[in-house]
Amino acid sequence: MAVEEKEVGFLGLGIMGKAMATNLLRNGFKVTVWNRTLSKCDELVENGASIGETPAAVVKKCKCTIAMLSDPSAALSVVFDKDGVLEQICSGKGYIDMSTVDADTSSKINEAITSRGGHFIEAPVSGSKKPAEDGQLVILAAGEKALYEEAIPAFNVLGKRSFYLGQVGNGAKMKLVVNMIMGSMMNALSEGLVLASTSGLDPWNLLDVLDLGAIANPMFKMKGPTMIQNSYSPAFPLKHQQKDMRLALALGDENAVSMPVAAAANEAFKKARSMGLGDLDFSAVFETVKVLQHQS
Ligand SMILES: NC(=O)C1=CN([C@@H]2O[C@H](COP(=O)(O)OP(=O)(O)OC[C@H]3O[C@@H](n4cnc5c(N)ncnc54)[C@H](OP(=O)(O)O)[C@@H]3O)[C@@H](O)[C@H]2O)C=CC1
Ligand SMILES: O=CCCC(=O)O
Repeated sequence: MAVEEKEVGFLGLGIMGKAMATNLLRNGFKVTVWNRTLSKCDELVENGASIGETPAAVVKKCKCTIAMLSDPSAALSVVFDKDGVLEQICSGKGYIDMSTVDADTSSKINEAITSRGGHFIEAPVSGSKKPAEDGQLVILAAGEKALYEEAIPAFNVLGKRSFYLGQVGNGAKMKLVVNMIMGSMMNALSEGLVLASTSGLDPWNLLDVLDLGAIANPMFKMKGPTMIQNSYSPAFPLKHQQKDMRLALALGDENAVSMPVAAAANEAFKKARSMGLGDLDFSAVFETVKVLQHQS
């Protein structure tokens, strides 16, 4: 596997994939890209990337291929469908799925890749569009240790810290736990902003007070101001946050963990999707809290 040779394939050029592949190019990697909507490859090609016509073509060309896809269904399709990864994966080739999926999806992909002699790690990430652009992601890897170690030069470009978490599934679970907490916090902030305004307080003052206390955090600092301004340009699409809440709740079901706060947050994200807000930033869940306030 040649991640250390600075050559890599990249499947999926959405908000995250585009930023990550661009970053690899900027740092001297040769990158061969593929995206379902092929026109999204154009900007990467202008920046020096090559195109693979299919996932299989990318894997055929590259010893190691990274994927950054929307959800379990996309991750499975790119591997198992016609012209997919499985058609060319073989001994000596590595596949790194950085999409946020559940452990079951990751295990299915791992079994298929390794049964053909390939090597697999999952490596979902914490951090959004800006950290992806700046190489400041937090990488939550699990699976074959040797591939993890060979991927470190690429991970050092993409992230500020990588964790190796052991067997396949642990990276997916860690990512879902983190995003479950994040989704609940976003709902708490939304309710706090509505409560502040409705009870006569200045929401900007609330943000200043939060930022000086024990619950100060980068998410409140970054999203609070744009929420007050009703601005939801997508960094992390709401539909993906709802997917992560759904998958985290399923993990809770499997482990008999009661998560009423996360369940309520999931309902708010579902409501937001039903209001047509799925492609906006996940902070647009604030709009559902405002609607509920106006109905009461
Ligand atoms: N945005 C963020 O802040 C973060 C996102 N993530 C996770 O990273 C992953 C990607 O997120 P993001 O870049 O924001 O998402 P986007 O919605 O911007 O991009 C999704 C990508 O998946 C592709 N895709 C969707 N369905 C299929 C399919 N059936 N077959 C092939 N390709 C498909 C899209 O292709 P096409 O262009 O053709 O639609 C696109 O390349 C998700 O799992 C998300 O949860 C993780 C951390 C942060
Ligand atoms: O999955 C998305 C995570 C977004 C973030 O960590 O800021």
